[in-house]
Amino acid sequence: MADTASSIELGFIGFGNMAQAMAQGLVNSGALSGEHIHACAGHFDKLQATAEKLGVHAHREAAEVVEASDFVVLAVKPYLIEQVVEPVRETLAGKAVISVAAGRDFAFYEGILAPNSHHLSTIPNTPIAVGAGVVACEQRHSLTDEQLQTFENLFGQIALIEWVDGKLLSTASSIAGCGPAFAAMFLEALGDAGVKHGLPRQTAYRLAAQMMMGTSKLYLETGTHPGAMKDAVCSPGGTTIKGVAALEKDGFRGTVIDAIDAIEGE
Ligand SMILES: NC(=O)c1ccc[n+]([C@@H]2O[C@H](COP(=O)([O-])OP(=O)(O)OC[C@H]3O[C@@H](n4cnc5c(N)ncnc54)[C@H](O)[C@@H]3O)[C@@H](O)[C@H]2O)c1
Ligand code: PRO
Repeated sequence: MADTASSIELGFIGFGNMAQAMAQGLVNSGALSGEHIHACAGHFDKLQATAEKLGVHAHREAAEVVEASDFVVLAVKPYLIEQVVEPVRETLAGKAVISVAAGRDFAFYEGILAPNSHHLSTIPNTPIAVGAGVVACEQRHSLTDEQLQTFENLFGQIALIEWVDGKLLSTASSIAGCGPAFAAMFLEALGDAGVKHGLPRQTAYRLAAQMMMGTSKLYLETGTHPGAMKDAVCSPGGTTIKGVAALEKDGFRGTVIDAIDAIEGE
């Protein structure tokens, strides 16, 4: 565990799917104990139940979270960001503000936070809950060197941290942030196919999930081109190339690219 990270107080304004995934990843990996995590949300009773499970502090007001924290993650829906920032704008000024909101970049926060605030726009994804996340970060930020190091030490324990130009943060979000939904659909589809051919559903899901994880690990650890990884599985005249041909005929790659275009508004 990193010394700098273990001594910080981390706050979440909004404690829904994304914030809970981040807190779960930190607590379960031992990167940060729940006693150093503070949260508020729209519904206090619901928050209390979730917070209790993770051992994090539940607060009624965003101001209490900001007061208790060195780092404050803004984890409400993008359209609520201005509304939650406005009452705590001045107290946020001395803290490191981490945005996880889609479509909210450095320039946006320069417009709503107090002058000389320290902030960073990111897009995490839900696999961070099990220590296998991505946090895409905008290269332009105003964290101090110490805050940046603490941020990387802390979240680097449960996610791959990738820095991208602000213009590309939304594309990074489409791929890594939205991607778990697409990957889960592929997993579900392979499960359905397995069931169609007689495999028990849970067996089919486990086979497909381990295959997807292993393929990703193979890429990340060897850097082998995805095309070469595909070729290595396709024996001449074998079974895999028949599946590849069917996917190509049905426009698999084009469909995937269309999905990202749809998010990017092309
Ligand atoms: N879900 C994802 O996979 C994902 C991935 C990347 C980024 N994000 C971003 O994370 C943010 C949250 O998304 P989510 O999926 O967790 O949404 P969610 O609906 O699950 O959670 C939103 C949270 O905000 C709380 N909230 C609402 N009004 C509030 C207020 N006035 N003050 C304090 N809290 C309030 C809600 O009670 C809830 O806890 C969004 O900005 C989204 O763009 C989500
Ligand atoms: N989930 C959020 C959304 O669907 C943003 C990235 C992933 O808006």
